[in-house]
Amino acid sequence: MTDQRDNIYADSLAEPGLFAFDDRVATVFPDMIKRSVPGYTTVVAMTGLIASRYASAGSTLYDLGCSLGASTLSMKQNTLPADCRIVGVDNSSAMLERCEVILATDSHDTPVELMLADLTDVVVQDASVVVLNWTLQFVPVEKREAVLRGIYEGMRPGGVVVLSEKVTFEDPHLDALNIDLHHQFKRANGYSDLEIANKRNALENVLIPETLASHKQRIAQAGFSSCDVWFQCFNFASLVAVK
Ligand SMILES: C[S@@+](CC[C@H](N)C(=O)[O-])C[C@H]1O[C@@H](n2cnc3c(N)ncnc32)[C@H](O)[C@@H]1O
Ligand SMILES: O=C(O)C(=O)C[C@]1(C(=O)O)C=C[C@@H](O)C=C1
Repeated sequence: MTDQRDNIYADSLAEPGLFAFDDRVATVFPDMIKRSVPGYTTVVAMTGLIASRYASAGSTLYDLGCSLGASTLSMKQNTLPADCRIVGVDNSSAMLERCEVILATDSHDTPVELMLADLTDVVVQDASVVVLNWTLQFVPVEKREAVLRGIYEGMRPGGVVVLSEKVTFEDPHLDALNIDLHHQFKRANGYSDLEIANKRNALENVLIPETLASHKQRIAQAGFSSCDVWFQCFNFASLVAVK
């Protein structure tokens, strides 16, 4: 099936800060995210690979901010030890309704439970893998430390967190360069300058990126023993952290 093309920002002037994961966005999401996030397909595929390395028998794998279940499916379709289950969490009902339909078409055995919830309210329990793929960036900055601490508390020793985020750079030249390269990537994927500007406006104060140094510091403070970047393309990076 071909993805429905994202032209949400093609002709309307977006109001600042009004981006939401509503029905309109959920409908075009696979096309939107692939054309907007450099490395999306690679990071999703490697999430399954990393999960299969760290998952332990009888444990739970969490996909926090699962949207349409791309990372959930990637984990489910990799080899996992006996008696694992996956919990996908999202606070958008538009996303979760579609996610359920997509997951129903997959025949791999690992059971998946979907939860319509704010991830800041979710108690992580007996986890070997916790994935936050482009989700923490939408959680208010002041709540992010408690989220990471809660995840740490609910994980088995030796478990892994995969954290993918849009990031900023301390060096103003590098920050401007990476924002520019990201916009060039979007242009190359068929977005117009108006669409790029409109989406940027809509994401203002909704998606709040931080530096890699801030993420690493928060992860270390939460107690994780090892953490580093395993993938980066322009201002999109993915980290692994091990308990
Ligand atoms: C960019 S999408 C994630 C993409 C997805 N992880 C993937 O791999 O395709 C961000 C998702 O996080 C969800 N989200 C944002 N804030 C959330 C929160 N506080 N609690 C739960 N889900 C949240 C949104 O509804 C959206 O579906
Ligand atoms: O389009 C952008 O500029 C983005 O920052 C990409 C991004 C993301 O990182 O989550 C923003 C919102 C949509 O969910 C899809 C992609």
